[in-house]
Amino acid sequence: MNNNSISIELKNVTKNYKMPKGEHFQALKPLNLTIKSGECFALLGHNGAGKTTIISLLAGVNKPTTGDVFINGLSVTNNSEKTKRMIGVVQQELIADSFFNLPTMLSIQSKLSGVKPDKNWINFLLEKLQLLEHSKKTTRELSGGMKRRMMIARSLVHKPQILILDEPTAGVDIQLRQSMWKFIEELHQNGLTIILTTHYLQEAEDFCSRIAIMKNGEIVTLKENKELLSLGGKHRVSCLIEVPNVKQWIETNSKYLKENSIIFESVKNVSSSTGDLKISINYEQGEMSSFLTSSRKLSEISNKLHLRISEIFTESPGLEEVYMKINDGNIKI
Ligand SMILES: Nc1ncnc2c1ncn2[C@@H]1O[C@H](COP(=O)(O)OP(=O)(O)OP(=O)(O)O)[C@@H](O)[C@H]1O
Repeated sequence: MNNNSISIELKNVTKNYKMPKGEHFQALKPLNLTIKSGECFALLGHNGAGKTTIISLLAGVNKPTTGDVFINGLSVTNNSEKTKRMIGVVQQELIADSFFNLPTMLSIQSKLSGVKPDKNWINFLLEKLQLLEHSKKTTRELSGGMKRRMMIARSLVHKPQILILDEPTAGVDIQLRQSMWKFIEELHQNGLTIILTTHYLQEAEDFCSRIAIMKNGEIVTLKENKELLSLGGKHRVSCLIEVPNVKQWIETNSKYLKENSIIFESVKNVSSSTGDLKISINYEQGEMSSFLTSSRKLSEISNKLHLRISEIFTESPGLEEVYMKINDGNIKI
């Protein structure tokens, strides 16, 4: 697999949906996007941001209103049969429309995708997705989490070069979610290009090298994973403190805390034994001396203010924090 070749390209794409009274709703504003072969790319955004609309254009299910989508250089509009074979899509909605058992359903799906069924590959998929023991069940007899895994097997049965995962782990328990990701990661290591939409931001943070955030039909941020995370701010050493009246305490001490570069916030939903005020100091990640200096300062200040520290810990800004800040307009991009 050539890692520099372009796998997916959206050129000046817009998408309008026709509404019942004849008016149009613009679900995608003019959009340009390229995704390279072998990339694992995350498409994030609030409900209704336009993620599934993009996927439906890539899959050739919908046509763009303007512009065009290219898969491995082929226009989806003009070559939808060919481009469909290059893509596997795990849709958001659970589909279980078959009375056939899993291997039979996968063989049929293979033929529908224009590929001769490969029994070894089908067995391999069932084994990797922990479905082998459920082989005799029809898709209707599967649980929600099993159906989700069955849909992954179905999307891969024709050995596509691109896998599109539209919220693939919704309803899957933590243990199976981890083994599912282990398998997807294995496929990715073997060159599969992956596009992921998910509301579990940790998955995007852990697996994707580039992340796009959508808002109202537009990509508002598109960055390398690390670069995006760095927007969240510095690493912090923090402690939780028990104070009887947080609001009043902050009012009394905020001047002193600000002068000493202490970040402070009231913490909700913690039990009274762990306190309800959090104070933190930034430190440079990877620099032990900076961490020690900040920790020492935090202890000194809590001694000075006669505070009883109940817990001390480090915090690093995760994707969830960055995402919330971008959405709330607290990070300017
Ligand atoms: N067939 C349709 N007809 C009319 N409007 C549609 C249609 N499909 C989607 N929309 C609208 O387009 C916008 C984008 O929807 P889309 O499904 O792409 O969002 P999404 O980012 O995938 O959301 P979610 O996270 O909820 O899945 C929404 O306002 C939605 O109501």
